[in-house]
Amino acid sequence: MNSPLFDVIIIGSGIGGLVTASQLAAKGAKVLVLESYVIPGGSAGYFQRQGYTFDVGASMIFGMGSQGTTNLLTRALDAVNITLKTIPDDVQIHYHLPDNLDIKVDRDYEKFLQNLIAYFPHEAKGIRRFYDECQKVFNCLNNIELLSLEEPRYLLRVFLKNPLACLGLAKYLPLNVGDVAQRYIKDPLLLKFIDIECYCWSVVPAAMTPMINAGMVFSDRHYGGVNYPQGGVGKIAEKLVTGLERAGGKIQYQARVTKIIIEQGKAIGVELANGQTYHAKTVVSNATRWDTFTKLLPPENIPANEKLWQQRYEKSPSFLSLHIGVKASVLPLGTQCHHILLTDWQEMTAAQGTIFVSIPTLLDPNLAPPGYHIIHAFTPDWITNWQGLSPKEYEEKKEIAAGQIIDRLEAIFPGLDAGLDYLEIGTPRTHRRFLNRIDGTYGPIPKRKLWGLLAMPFNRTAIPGLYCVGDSTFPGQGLNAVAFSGFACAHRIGVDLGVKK
Ligand SMILES: NC(=O)c1ccc[n+]([C@@H]2O[C@H](COP(=O)([O-])OP(=O)(O)OC[C@H]3O[C@@H](n4cnc5c(N)ncnc54)[C@H](O)[C@@H]3O)[C@@H](O)[C@H]2O)c1
Ligand SMILES: CC(C)=CCC/C(C)=C/C=C/C(C)=C/C=C/C(C)=C/C=C/C=C(C)/C=C/C=C(C)/C=C/C=C(\C)CCC=C(C)C
Repeated sequence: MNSPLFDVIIIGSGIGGLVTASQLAAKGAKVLVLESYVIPGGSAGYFQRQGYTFDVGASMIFGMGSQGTTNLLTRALDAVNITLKTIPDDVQIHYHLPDNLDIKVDRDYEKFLQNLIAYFPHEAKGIRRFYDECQKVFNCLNNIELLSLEEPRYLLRVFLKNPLACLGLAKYLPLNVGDVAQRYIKDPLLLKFIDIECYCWSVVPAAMTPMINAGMVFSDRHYGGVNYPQGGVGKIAEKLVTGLERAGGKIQYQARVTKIIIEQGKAIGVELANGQTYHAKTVVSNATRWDTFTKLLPPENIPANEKLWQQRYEKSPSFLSLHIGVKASVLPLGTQCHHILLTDWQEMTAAQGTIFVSIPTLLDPNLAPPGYHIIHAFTPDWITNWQGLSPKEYEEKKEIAAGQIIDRLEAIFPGLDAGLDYLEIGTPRTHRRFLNRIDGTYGPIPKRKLWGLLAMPFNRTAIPGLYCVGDSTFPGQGLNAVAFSGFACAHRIGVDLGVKK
């Protein structure tokens, strides 16, 4: 017998899936979220060991500001009557780069510009013009209601309300950062700095990074700011689940979907690994588009537009992650929360080239035992570097790779090795296993230079009743970006199902 009919089944409880679910539940839809893991959050989840609460992945959180329209995580929580206390971070990133560039991206815009201009006084004008142009993009976004671009009546409404902002956005949609930066900046070293400013969140250099996304990242850090959720990043997902359930939605854990059920060409439900089936009017996949169209649906029936997308975008690398517990004395006074380390520009995009560091306990000390800090150090790496190894070879390779990263970190944290209290090493295989992401990928990146964001797919798919949400959907990676994708997905489904509240 068929199980009860839901309005919407959502496969996966990443932030994209949870925002879709909570938005729809708040509108009165009957929602079921199916999550294969034991807690919600996906890449924005956490794990606890020996008194430490480690963030699995994402740790530099945008979208939790208190004003404007781009604070989408705050808005998603607000929609289900939830608040989450956050701790403001004064500096987004402390860069430690080749050519002795030691630059802090201060929350205060002017202070950041002056930090950068101190290294490039001859480019003072160009620096200001470039970052000011990013602010223009942001101001357009921050002036309109952010919903589904697949909904013509919304587009018309938002256009009539704010034509200049819409035309501004339409102008920037096909542009990449490199095109704009080169208009204003000539110094090759400064252009390399703009490259790493993009690479550290888009995983591609400026030439391939969409201008709309840079407008968000390079401006919101000085507007809403980077704010860390008290209790750890995992609290965002936990709180969204609380709001979802209060609004009447359901979530089931350890529920791995193995198949999207298609009848007469339409998605009508899902089947779990244990054989159980659930039926609904619509199905949303928060798994990556690759996982959705190769594992959850028969690979031989990939719709033509998905094939085209796969020709244009490829999987970015995954990460090698070190979750470290360390004596507090290791961190010099005044250490910032987030760091980027690179010693050779040639290595920026190479596996284990750029190291990202996050020390959340500088903002929320309760995540570690008294007298200790968490250092989460991660660096891009490919799954192919970690396959075909015996268990012993795999463990040895992990130890060697971790040792090399720790040696490199000693440059900014002398005494780190001696001060180690706890170490857990994750590889691309770990990311694949626990996050259910194909090859453990961080998300899609353009295979070649594309027209900004124009080639990114929205939430609808070629299969009626099936939608996608998350970072392989417009506008891409980032918690605030997948939150947008969740708002847009819920909006489009709400209109399609005639959900009114
Ligand atoms: N290290 C990092 O910083 C890092 C790494 C990867 C991703 N990210 C970021 O995380 C965010 C990703 O968010 P998202 O919303 O796209 O999704 P997500 O990948 O975080 O979450 C997807 C969820 O779906 C679940 N899932 C997948 N397949 C399933 C199935 N068949 N059945 C049931 N559950 C299933 C997974 O367990 C996971 O909880 C992005 O912001 C991305 O940039 C960060
Ligand atoms: C009508 C007409 C004429 C027209 C129309 C037009 C329009 C309206 C348009 C619109 C558009 C839109 C809405 C768009 C949107 C967008 C968005 C929202 C975007 C977002 C984005 C975001 C992002 C990108 C973010 C990101 C972030 C990230 C990724 C981060 C990361 C980080 C990392 C990884 C790093 C770490 C570091 C250390 C530790 C150092």
